[in-house]
Amino acid sequence: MIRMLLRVLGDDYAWPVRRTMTLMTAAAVAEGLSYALLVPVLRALLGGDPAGAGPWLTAFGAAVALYAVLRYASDLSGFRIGTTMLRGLYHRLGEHLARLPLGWYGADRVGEVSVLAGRGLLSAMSVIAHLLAPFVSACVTPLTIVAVMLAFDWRLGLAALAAAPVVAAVQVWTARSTAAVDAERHERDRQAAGRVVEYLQAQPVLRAGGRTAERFTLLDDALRELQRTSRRGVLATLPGAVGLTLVVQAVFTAVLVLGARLALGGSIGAAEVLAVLVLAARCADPLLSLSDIGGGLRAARSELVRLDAVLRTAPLPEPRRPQRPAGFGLEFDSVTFRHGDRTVIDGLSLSVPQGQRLAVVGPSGAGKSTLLQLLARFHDVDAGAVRIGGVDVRAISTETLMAQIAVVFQDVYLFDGTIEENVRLGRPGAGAAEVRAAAAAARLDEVVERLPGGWAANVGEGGALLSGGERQRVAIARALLKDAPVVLLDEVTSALDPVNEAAVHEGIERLVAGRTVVMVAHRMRTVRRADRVVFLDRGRIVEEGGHDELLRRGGRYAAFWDISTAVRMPAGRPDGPGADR
Ligand SMILES: Nc1ncnc2c1ncn2[C@@H]1O[C@H](COP(=O)(O)OP(=O)(O)OP(=O)(O)O)[C@@H](O)[C@H]1O
Repeated sequence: MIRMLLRVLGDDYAWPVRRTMTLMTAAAVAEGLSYALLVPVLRALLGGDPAGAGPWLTAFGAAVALYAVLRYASDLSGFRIGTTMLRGLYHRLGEHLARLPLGWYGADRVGEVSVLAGRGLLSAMSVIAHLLAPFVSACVTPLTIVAVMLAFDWRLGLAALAAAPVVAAVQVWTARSTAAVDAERHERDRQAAGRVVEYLQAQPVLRAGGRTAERFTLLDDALRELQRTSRRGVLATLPGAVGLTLVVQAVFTAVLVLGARLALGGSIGAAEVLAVLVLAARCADPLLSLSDIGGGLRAARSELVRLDAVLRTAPLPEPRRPQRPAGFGLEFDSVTFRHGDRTVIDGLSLSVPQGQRLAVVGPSGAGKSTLLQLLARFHDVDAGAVRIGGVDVRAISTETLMAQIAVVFQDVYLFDGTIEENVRLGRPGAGAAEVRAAAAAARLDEVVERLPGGWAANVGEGGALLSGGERQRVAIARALLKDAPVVLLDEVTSALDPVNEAAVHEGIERLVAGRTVVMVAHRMRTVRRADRVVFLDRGRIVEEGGHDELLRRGGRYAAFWDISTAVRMPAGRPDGPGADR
């Protein structure tokens, strides 16, 4: 656990954590010693030698004072590390997440990372700040007392020591018997949280379809399962807690009986028996608290395992000697890329000379978006190479690579700020006039005029106050402001209203002018402006050439547009988006 904690925390915290643990152990030993010194104090006082108790009382006072100082220092150190560690861990996790391949960020990651960033980090902190000190104290203090009892009378010491392996065995057994329920509870927790989010987000669909009650039943079932698993979790820890209490009580009774027998036999005096019983009672309390602390540590451990797994996910390697691309032509050289067992791009080769536009067309799932992602190095290829300006993208530093590429993907995320702030993300150092010019070129000024508050208006979380087409315009403005030589464009699939359609097209035309462009195209109007078209299916190029040439060929590409046009253009409406053929 400590090893995992140190790995999660990173090297910066290794020394402070070790120092805190040393302080905690020293405090626990001092606590045990202070209890142990009660034996000679009581023996002197009850044995009719009050004067002889003086030095022992002084030693007892010194041990208590030492314990107080060490405990204060270890608590303070634990608390300080806990709080600075929380900040440090946020940074570490943040920096690590920023270096992970963008392809790592699937849909289910958002929930996982947000739970980790909240509950996971707090759990890691609680180990140091709250759980470790009582745990060390519960283990070390009784052992110190037992060591003193051994020195005092080996028979009593051995009787008390007999508890150690049994207590350890009960702890291990409890941990094992609750592990499966703990894992199940985490899974149920995740499912229930997912159902809650789904139920809330899907309200419009559910109400429109009259399915609210049906989905609520699913949510209710998930919550009930969570409740059942939680109850099973509590029941699973119960035998351990009861077992621990029984063991501690049994050993206490054994020490009491043995002490009484030894006193009756005249081996030790009544004062010593009393002192030993005081010590045994002092052992019992921390031992009994072990079941609570153990539960807390187990819960923290499962969060740490998940945090550790994320932190151990390897970022894409950065080149040792980064190269700069010699131009902006693009090349896929026998590229194969897999998602798990599935080959998404299959030995694909193609090139886009600098300044040219390539349109990628194909059925859903053909691998079109993946091609764009490989160019921006969201993932590394499994075989072959992706090159920009003749240089493998793996040999270009992330910073340089990202500076060469502007992306306009379908999912545009807007931050809760003004349009100006959102556009500025394209080039944070840009002046206000440049930002406004990019916004105007993407026809965002029309959107701003509509917003109450104009340029100062917030667009809402995720850009909720803007329509899909308007958000796309913000992405285009960002890309225009970035002014990168390579543009990767994933055209929106959904139909836009005529005003947005025209505005987005105008913006895209401005954006792609004079640059090397790869665009996943869903509208024929976009494809016609490309220099070359590739038709992709199952990660392979099935056809390639000019738009008109491919249509004349009457192959897969022509058939694809025939179907798309028929679907998009309802009867009697010859002006559908695909109708400009
Ligand atoms: N993170 C992922 N894990 C596993 N498989 C994935 C992942 N992302 C994409 N895929 C799979 O890879 C294949 C290619 O996906 P891609 O998004 O490139 O297709 P596409 O041609 O762009 O499709 P669409 O036009 O529907 O967006 C699909 O079958 C998809 O299911």
